[in-house]
Amino acid sequence: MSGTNPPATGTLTPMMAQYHGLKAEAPDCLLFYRMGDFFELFFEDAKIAAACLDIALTARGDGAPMCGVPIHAADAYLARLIRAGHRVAVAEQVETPAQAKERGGYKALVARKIIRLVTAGTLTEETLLDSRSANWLVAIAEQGPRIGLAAADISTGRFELASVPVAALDAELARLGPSEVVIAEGATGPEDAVIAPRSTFASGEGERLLKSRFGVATLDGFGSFDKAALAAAGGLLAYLDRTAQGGTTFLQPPTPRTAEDHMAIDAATRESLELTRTQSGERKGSLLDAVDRTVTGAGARLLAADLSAPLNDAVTIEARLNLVGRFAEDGTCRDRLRTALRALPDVGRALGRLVAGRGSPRDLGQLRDGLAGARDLHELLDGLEGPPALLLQLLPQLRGHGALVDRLSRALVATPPIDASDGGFIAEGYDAALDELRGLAGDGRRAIAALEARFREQTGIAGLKIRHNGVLGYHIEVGAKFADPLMRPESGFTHRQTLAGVVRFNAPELHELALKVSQAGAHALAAEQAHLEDLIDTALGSRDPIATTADALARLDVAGSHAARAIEGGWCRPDIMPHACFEVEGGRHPVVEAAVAATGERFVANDCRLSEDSRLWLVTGPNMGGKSTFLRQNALIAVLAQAGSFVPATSAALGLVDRLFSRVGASDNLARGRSTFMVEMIETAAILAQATDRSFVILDEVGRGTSTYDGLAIAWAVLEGIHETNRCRCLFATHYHELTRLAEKLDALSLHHVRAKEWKGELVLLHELATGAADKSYGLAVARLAGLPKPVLARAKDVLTRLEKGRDKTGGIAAGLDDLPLFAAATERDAEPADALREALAAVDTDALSPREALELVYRLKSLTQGETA
Ligand SMILES: Nc1ncnc2c1ncn2[C@@H]1O[C@H](COP(=O)(O)OP(=O)(O)OP(=O)(O)O)[C@@H](O)[C@H]1O
Repeated sequence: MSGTNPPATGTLTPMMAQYHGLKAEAPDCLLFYRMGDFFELFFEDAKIAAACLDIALTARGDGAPMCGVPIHAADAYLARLIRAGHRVAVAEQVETPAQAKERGGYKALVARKIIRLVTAGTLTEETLLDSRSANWLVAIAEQGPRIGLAAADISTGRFELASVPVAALDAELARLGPSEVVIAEGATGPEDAVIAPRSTFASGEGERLLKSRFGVATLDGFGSFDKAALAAAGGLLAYLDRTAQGGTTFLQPPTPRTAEDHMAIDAATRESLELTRTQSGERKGSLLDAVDRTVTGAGARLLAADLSAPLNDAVTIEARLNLVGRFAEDGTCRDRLRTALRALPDVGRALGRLVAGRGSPRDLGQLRDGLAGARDLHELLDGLEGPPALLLQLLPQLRGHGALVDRLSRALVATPPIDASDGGFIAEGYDAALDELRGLAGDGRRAIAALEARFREQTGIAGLKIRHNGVLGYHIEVGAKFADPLMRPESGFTHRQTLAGVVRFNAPELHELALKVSQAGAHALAAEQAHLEDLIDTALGSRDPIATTADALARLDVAGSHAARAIEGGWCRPDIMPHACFEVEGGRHPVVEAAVAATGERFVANDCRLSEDSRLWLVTGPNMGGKSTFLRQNALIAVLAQAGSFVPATSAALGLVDRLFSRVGASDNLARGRSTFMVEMIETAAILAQATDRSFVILDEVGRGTSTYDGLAIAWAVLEGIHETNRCRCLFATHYHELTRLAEKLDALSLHHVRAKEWKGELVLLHELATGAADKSYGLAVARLAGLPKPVLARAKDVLTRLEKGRDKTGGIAAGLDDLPLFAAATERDAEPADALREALAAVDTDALSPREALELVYRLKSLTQGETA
């Protein structure tokens, strides 16, 4: 974050006094102070910016460090500062030097004001945003056991309000991947969160701000929001107001988000499955990247949101699948849809810029083209036979902007510029008065050209030219050696400027014509600006329906993308089943399949059949055999299906998954740089506490991060717990062969292995799943494959032979486990004492206890536990 500037000492120049005043308004931001064609930074800010932007650090006359960025390139520099984690306050000149003089005399300082705080979560500029990713700003409010989350992407107006238990906060943040998080002073949140005044995180204030912003007397029409969600909304809206400094920001009415609507995926599972980013933070290599065939930025953003929050409601999933199915069947329609979408501008983001007051004529042009394109798409899709329900719901949302499109089409030139200041964006024929002004300016310019010819003839100077620049306006220019005759008073020319080689003059006739041209030009420009404002106002009048159209286009793009991906990869439509089954035939891992294909190999498809009486698959087999790949591909298939996509398999019948968990044994996770075994156990504990009989769990070598005996014992108990208590669908990969004994005890557990064989002394990994346990572990064969030196391999073989002999004699490390009592009996035995305690506690009326009674209670509880252990 920005450093603090030195306190103002001594007598300050008026400019420095103004600078410090502005800096004090935004002490946590770098201050961009507008001076002419530059934004200047001073003091500590200058040092930070110069280092971050790699630009020269200079000093003012008084020695204060300074650096500057030119206005025309400011966006690029802003982007780099924001990416580096800074926030920037932009102080603009809010009057011209002429106005300042008029106001305060000759020495008056131009007034400046902070017009905006530029922060990572409040960007709208195309150049500062990734067109294929949403840009979330999230405010978090704590209200007792609940956490309120208000999430806004002001570049498109999306706005969600949620309330979740404290424990689900990390999962929600991982789902959104916010660019910026705002919390109240003293509250807990991510390390780099922005701190805002606690008073803004109040539910009453949040409710009031929401009502006034959306002009409603009650929020009931949007859904129901609890105090936590409203408090978060309060914090968010106050922060948006502060960053916009009185300007507007685009928010659509809030949508309530409840955890139950979506498959719960915690942060660790998301990271492990690499849904939208790989563990090293790249998009490439993620599930999203392997699936994404969208052709618009808005489609890519929606797809990322869908994959981050798969649905939990069969009706909506089926609706999405039906649409995908329709486009998958009809290649012509799919191609036409995608070709049409590809040509469309990003309507949602153009609208966001217009609402934020940073819209340009080009953004209006994008609305025109996007909305007209939506209307054409309506025509294309309206005639489809047997349209799916979701299409019927989307179709009307593509229309309804006829008047606006017609008006924009008449008003704007074909490709309007981003910069409005030079005019030229209003089309001819839209406004007769404007055309006339332009005609006058054009006539004037033609008259000036004629005047140039006349002056040449009159003076006999063939090289005489009439030129124009910002300082002198129109003037006559001749080579220095021809200047003398024009210098004479009777020549009719007035000397303006002598430069090396040329001399410049004015003439009354030219002055008169120039005045006409500039007046007509200025009037024309003013007329264009007035039209621009008017057109923007008109467009913003239908901001919500425009946003709805943009969303409908994105939904069509996502459906088209899923259809295209399915055709490309031979994917199938999943059947959503009412019971907790998971039957996948010929399943594949979309990311590994692509990687394997790139090396010229073939990916081996595998089946997975989990059902009520075979819920838990224990997968063994050699290292590199494909166990992890198999586990993950099935988790990804569940995500894809519930997001409304076809899946990489030949057939799939899936019962909805309410919670998805993926955990990988500690040594695979070294990159995370945490105490890995501890993390593994914390995460495993979370699964045992949360997985239900509708959940899907993959556990990859859990337990291997500690000593063999401890690891085996933990893995054993976890498997039993999952089988007996959680009763979820689960795939469990392990190298502990001893665990295969559990198949005899646990009826819903079955054994599977990835096949391998040794051929001519070499290990061949078949990557094919088969029933039963692996016959041996092939660890040494894999080591040989990896190039371990021969003497080491030979020695390892000796050691192994001895170990195996010892095991055969003693019955192995798992000897004795056969006599272990059943899990249920064991947990019952352990549960009893806890129940006695619980009963005693339940009988207590907390409010009625005196301090003495409370102390006695503690003694009683303590004695209860001692009684048990005695
Ligand atoms: N079904 C498959 N078809 C083709 N190649 C595969 C398949 N599954 C895995 N592979 C290849 O094998 C490599 C190792 O796979 P994976 O990591 O799943 O093995 P593993 O059994 O989990 O290994 P370890 O026990 O060492 O963790 C993959 O990177 C991929 O190249």
